[in-house]
Amino acid sequence: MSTLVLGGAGYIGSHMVDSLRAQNKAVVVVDNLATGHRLAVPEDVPFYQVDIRDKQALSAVFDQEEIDQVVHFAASSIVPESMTDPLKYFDNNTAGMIALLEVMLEHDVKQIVFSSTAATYGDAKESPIKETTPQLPINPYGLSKLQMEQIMAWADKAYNLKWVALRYFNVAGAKPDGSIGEDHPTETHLVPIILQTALGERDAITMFGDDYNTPDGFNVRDYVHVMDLVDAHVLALDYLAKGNVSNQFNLGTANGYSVKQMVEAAREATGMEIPATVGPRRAGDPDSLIADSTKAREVLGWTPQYESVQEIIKTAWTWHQTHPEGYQDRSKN
Ligand SMILES: NC(=O)c1ccc[n+]([C@@H]2O[C@H](COP(=O)([O-])OP(=O)(O)OC[C@H]3O[C@@H](n4cnc5c(N)ncnc54)[C@H](O)[C@@H]3O)[C@@H](O)[C@H]2O)c1
Ligand SMILES: O=c1ccn([C@@H]2O[C@H](COP(=O)(O)OP(=O)(O)O[C@H]3O[C@H](CO)[C@H](O)[C@H](O)[C@H]3O)[C@@H](O)[C@H]2O)c(=O)[nH]1
Repeated sequence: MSTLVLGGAGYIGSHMVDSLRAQNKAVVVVDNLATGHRLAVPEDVPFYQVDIRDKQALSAVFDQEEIDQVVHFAASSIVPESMTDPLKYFDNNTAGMIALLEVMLEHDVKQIVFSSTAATYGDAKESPIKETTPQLPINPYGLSKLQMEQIMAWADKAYNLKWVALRYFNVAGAKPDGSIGEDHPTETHLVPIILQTALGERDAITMFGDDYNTPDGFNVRDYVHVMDLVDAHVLALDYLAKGNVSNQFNLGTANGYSVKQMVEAAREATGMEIPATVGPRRAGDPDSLIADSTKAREVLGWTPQYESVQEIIKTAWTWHQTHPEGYQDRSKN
């Protein structure tokens, strides 16, 4: 039996595929290459360029392959874009989940691990954020992910579909050997933008807003290493395979870093100057998002290895230095 990785050509999905293969597990990838890269998936992994909303094409993959579990990374995930084009998010994310679950249930596949997000909590009233903290998203991206969680919960009640929602905080870093990493066609994420600036590909990093309700006025986030993150997915697949109930887990380090602190950490980690300027706030950004991941540690047995942002940034730096132009297959997207 194989694990189907939806969005396996993307940043996090490609690290998941790599991890499953390292454990000699059979993997199948579906990706429409909207933001992913064919070169991020090894040639010997079955790969289908399919949009998950195309039920006929997705169904054909389930007919062709023997799938028992699904890991669902395939989504649109840029917070500012969701503010200006919300319907894209409700279509690709929310409607994509409905199409996917219909196809899974038609094929009697009833276990799914899902990429949820800290963005479902919005401007949370408590910190660190627990799984029980109210989910009150303040941008369409976060709302679409909350809707996806809720759709799975009803599918569990009605059809006995078992799901784990992993609510990631800010994912960063790369496989330490630098062979795979983060390469989005339009980069909006902080760490790659800082490192592209360090490489001289950008003149300066603009820090969005210095008037947030945080100690230094800059936005605070909890940065978790992509390798630790995929470990949690492997544990979640085992958790479901053992017949456990549906569940949700926050994945972060419980350490908050402001944008300014991240720039300073990157200067230390890379030894580069990294010019930075202060610009206006970006729409849809909460002040601070810090995770309490005690539940993932206790229930899944998750033990993240990377506690320091400098270590996280160093692995991303290896990727960016060895792949200054990313996967170099952008013309195929
Ligand atoms: N990067 C983060 O910090 C972060 C934080 C929280 C949650 N997440 C979630 O994790 C997941 C992966 O994020 P990422 O940073 O790797 O993003 P990514 O854009 O690199 O990966 C998403 C992949 O899904 C594919 N895809 C998108 N829509 C699809 C569709 N309709 N059909 C088939 N394939 C489709 C894309 O081509 C891409 O390869 C997303 O669901 C995102 O919302 C990411
Ligand atoms: O050029 C930049 C880019 C980002 N930022 C700031 O850096 C922080 C992190 O921004 P990212 O765009 O890297 O990440 P987001 O926090 O917006 O969102 C990420 O984490 C969220 C959960 O916290 C979501 O799940 C989402 O998918 C994922 O992209 C924010 O305070 C942002 O304002 C800057 O100051 N300058």
